[in-house]
Amino acid sequence: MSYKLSALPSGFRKEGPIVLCILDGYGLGKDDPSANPIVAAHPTYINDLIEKSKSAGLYKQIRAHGPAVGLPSESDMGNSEVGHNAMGAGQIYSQGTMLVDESFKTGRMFKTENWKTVVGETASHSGTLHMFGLLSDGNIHSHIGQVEQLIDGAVETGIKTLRIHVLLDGRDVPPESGLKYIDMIEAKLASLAAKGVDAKIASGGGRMYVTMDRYNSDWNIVRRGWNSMVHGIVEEADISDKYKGYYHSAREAIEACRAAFPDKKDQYNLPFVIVDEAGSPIGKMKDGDAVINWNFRGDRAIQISKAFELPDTEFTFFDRGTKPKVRYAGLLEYDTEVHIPSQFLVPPPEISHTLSQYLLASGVPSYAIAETHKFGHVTFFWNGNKSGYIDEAHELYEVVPSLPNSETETHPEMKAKEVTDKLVAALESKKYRFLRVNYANGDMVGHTGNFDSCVKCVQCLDREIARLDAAVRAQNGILIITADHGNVEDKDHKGSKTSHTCAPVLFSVTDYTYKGEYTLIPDTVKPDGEGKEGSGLSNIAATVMNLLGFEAPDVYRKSMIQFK
Ligand SMILES: O=C(O)[C@@H](CO)OP(=O)(O)O
Ligand SMILES: [Mn+2]
Ligand SMILES: [Mn+2]
Repeated sequence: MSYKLSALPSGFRKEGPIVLCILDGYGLGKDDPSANPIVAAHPTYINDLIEKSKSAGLYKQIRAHGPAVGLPSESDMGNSEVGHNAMGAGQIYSQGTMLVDESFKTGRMFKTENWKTVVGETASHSGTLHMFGLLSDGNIHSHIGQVEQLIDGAVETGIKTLRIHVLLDGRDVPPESGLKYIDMIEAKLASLAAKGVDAKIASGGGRMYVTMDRYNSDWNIVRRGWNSMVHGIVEEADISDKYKGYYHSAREAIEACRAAFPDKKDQYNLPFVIVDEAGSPIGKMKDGDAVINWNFRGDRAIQISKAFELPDTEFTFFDRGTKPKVRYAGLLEYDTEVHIPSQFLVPPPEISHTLSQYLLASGVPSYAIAETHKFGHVTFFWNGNKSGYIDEAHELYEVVPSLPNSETETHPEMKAKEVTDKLVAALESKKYRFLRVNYANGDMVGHTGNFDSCVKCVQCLDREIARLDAAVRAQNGILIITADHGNVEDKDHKGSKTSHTCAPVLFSVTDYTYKGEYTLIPDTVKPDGEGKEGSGLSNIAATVMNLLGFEAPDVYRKSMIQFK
């Protein structure tokens, strides 16, 4: 099919450049400086832009969580994957977690060929099934309820030995809630003894230190997970007088880590390996075993999947030691372009008709930038979980290398300045009509839970937006400021709030050639006419198309623009 868009019949067209600025994790919260770091930071430049766009009728609050982004319920907070999918595709797709739930409900999961090969064949020769992933009910990367259903299915299929490798969360759920989920899964595993199944936790660690790296930010993270899960080894660097690394239970290991390093909350829990009375690891992987990654979200599941799947000639990231011959499957397909992993249990949402496909087919040169932590958000997630360019001749994706995760709290400015530098240079090059940027700070610093760092990060964003706005003004362009979900706007002084929120986000248009030709449809009107209150992230794509002078296609959620 052709993705070429038609011009608006009225001939309305802004020559651009249009800059869509996504402030990651910057939600609209309470007007309370003790609970909302944004209010405490008092970002005068951003607030001033908002006030001006409000008085021009070019501002509204939009939805960024729950059904508005393809999640099951109003209590599901937004996240980067679903947010960028919705913004980049102009439509709402049932997201991974819903597709997984559906597959359990219909029983399809256990009838798939991949289930039969990975679990069925392993059961038939009495091999061990290993499962690993994020252990929480955050429902951003995984859900413990789904893990329990996978366990039931495996037992039903005849698995007699099960080993679980757990990643503590503390980022989508409270910072030290890990033991709650450990107790839940231990109870589940213990209940299987009655069925003659030997099921145990075999290793684990915190998600930001073990296994779940993304966008090639730090392969050491993946190596630690590989060594503990596959070889039953905790690396020397993580062992000390205070922390032995090898324990008889997950609870014992986590309590030891907390006692030794009170600052290392669940996200950063050191790796551990569970050993038997004789001190031998109870869950090393061996030839003939099967491995399931129970995470449904792709970004933090791709690198470990490569470690399991790529041959030595292609895997250059760390020494894997002797790689056991295992059958590996992801809960979902994580990269739908490159097809990682090769086996998966639930087909992912088939996201098509993306804004990038339309704009590039319609002659709009495009640019995207972020620092490493968010680079895939404005490229991979934006383009419907597909890596690579849509049209390399007319696009440029730039990345600014991030500092290590562990420095986010002490460097809340992160790489925002460097991101602006490059973006401004791209604007000044006059090569691009549509530019998008993700500033990581609100989200990444928000996840540390540190109130003061959050205030500093907002102050930094304010400075960067001022610089960006000046550059947009100099080009007679349009600056749109929005966010993918909430996070930084809801913190406390105890550091107990580290997760995203269900907050709405801003949508603010600053148009430097504005002559009153249009306004945004006020919030009381329901652009989708489907009983959903107001607009959401999925309405942004059609809005951008209109501003660039194009009619939005019928498959898209409605534009938020109304012409006068
Ligand atoms: O860090 C992440 O993986 C998630 C939270 O689990 O955050 P975001 O969706 O903003 O990327
Ligand atoms: Mn985000
Ligand atoms: Mn986040």
